[in-house]
Amino acid sequence: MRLRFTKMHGAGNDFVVLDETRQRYGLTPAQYQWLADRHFGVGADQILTVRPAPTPDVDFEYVIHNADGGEVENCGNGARCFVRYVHDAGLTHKRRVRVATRAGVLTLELRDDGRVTVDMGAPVFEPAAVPFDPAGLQPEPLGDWQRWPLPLPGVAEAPRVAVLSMGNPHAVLRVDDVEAAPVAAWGPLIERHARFPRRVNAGFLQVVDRGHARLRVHERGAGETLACGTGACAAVVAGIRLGWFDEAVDVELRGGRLTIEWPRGRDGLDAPVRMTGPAEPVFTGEVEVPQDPWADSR
Ligand SMILES: N[C@H](CCC[C@H](N)C(=O)O)C(=O)O
Repeated sequence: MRLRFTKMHGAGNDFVVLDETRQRYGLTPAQYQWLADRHFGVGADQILTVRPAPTPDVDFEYVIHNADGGEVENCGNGARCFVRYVHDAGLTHKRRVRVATRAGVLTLELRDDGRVTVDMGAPVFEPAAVPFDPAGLQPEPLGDWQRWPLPLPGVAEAPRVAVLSMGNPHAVLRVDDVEAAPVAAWGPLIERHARFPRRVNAGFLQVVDRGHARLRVHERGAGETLACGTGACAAVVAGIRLGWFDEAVDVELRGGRLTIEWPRGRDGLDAPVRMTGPAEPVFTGEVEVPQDPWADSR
């Protein structure tokens, strides 16, 4: 099937954007995986799909697939690219757009300075809702929250993780230096840990001061990316609750900087998280997607 796409990135987290506002392509997980493949396909961390609004209270549906072909609930960097795309493609003239995702409704706003602010909704802390199974683990209280020891095979001292959802699941651990953090070794072990039945995104957080952080994320279904928007939100929310941050934090990731705000002091734990950052188109193209992409490799 021949289809047009737009390549974009948000702080180095890169995407293939598909426009299904006029027709559905009906792609299979294998075809999403092929599109994301950096050798056999176009190459991306996630595939973002624009669809017409499913209900009158939103402007579009926003669908996300990871590089492994699996559909997921949310993607923060992708949300910023989504509104840049629909605006540049003339699909809307609005600068503030509401989109329906599997995790709920996001409000995306194009700013005059070219960056995008997203209302990411409120974090979710109930372990079962993440989903996370804490059975038999003893939580370590910290600040007005807690961390969980997460035993990893071959790792003597279990890292302690903060567990929460931004619509998608996150486990955040604090490290002294992100550049020296065991992201390659521990990221996959955490991502596929038995305690996370739907797997999890693993964030490695360095606290620089109460308004600055550095972060690397091993993403579920994509591996380490240059930036993770929901991961930055999860890390800042965790850090605020654990007593490390004030309510606005600049997060340095390998691919760029995001600003995350969570006014929990004013609005409590249900306060929405606001994320601001870049959204850049790179190129548009056409590609012939094989019907059965991996037939020759079986
Ligand atoms: N890997 C994530 C989806 C993409 C999130 C990330 N790219 C972002 O910017 O939030 C998951 O499986 O939940």
